[in-house]
Amino acid sequence: MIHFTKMQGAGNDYIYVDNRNGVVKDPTQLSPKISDRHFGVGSDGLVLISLSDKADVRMRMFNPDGSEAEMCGNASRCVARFAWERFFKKAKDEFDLETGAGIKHIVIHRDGENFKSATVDMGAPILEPAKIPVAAETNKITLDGCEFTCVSMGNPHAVTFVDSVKTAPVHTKGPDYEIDSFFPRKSNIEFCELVDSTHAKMRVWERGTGETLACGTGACATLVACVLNGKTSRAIDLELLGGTLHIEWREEDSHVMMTGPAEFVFEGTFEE
Ligand SMILES: N[C@@H](CCC[C@H](N)C(=O)O)C(=O)O
Repeated sequence: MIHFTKMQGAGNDYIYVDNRNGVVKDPTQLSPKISDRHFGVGSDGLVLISLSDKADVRMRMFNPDGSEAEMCGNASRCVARFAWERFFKKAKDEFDLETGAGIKHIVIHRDGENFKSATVDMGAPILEPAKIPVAAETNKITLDGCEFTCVSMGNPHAVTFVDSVKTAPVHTKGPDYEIDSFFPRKSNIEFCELVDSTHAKMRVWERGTGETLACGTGACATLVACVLNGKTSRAIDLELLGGTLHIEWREEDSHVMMTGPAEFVFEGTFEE
């Protein structure tokens, strides 16, 4: 029996397991089963939390197709809240999180004893085509006549601008774009609608998952694409289907800072 905690950040919901005792042996097999919304608990994937010899806490994130993602922005805030309350007992408000995309520094914002939000230093975006990776000369590509700006936030993203997120071809084109031959490790696909210089909307088709209500790394990649294309300022509120994230791309060190919510939903046990 696996004890789990369901959490969500801007509606991007994952099943979190405290795996300090190694209870989950085969996450690639467990994630599809537990994430199934009809035959399992139901989620956008599985996140394992454990101790780290390099940082204060470690997370590994698995998509519902069983693939492991290098990084997950919304999960990093949820893991931060989980560790802040359950491991550190609110004794420290800043700590380091080991992820598949390196160590991320996190700051918890509180109102007395209550959690308000978390800011994650997501590091600098990767724009070199070979490192994103995208099989092209530059990080700008064209698919079906639409221009995409490719950005890695540890995991690969391709962002395009649309007139309206309501009519964006998330389900009709997302699955094909995700596995396009431009993307040797597949890609997350973001559709961004501009509102003004500090406000945009985005819908995402996630690699290994499908459409989700929010994607933290996708939100960061979207802001980077907005700035690179001269569409917004370096700090925006990005409205996603499940909530709003505040994203800033700092000029001084090129790091992207993501601030947003992290909420507990329920606890349970799952028989493998
Ligand atoms: N929702 C996430 C990203 C999860 C991983 C993604 N599907 C991938 O395979 O890269 C986020 O909040 O960043």
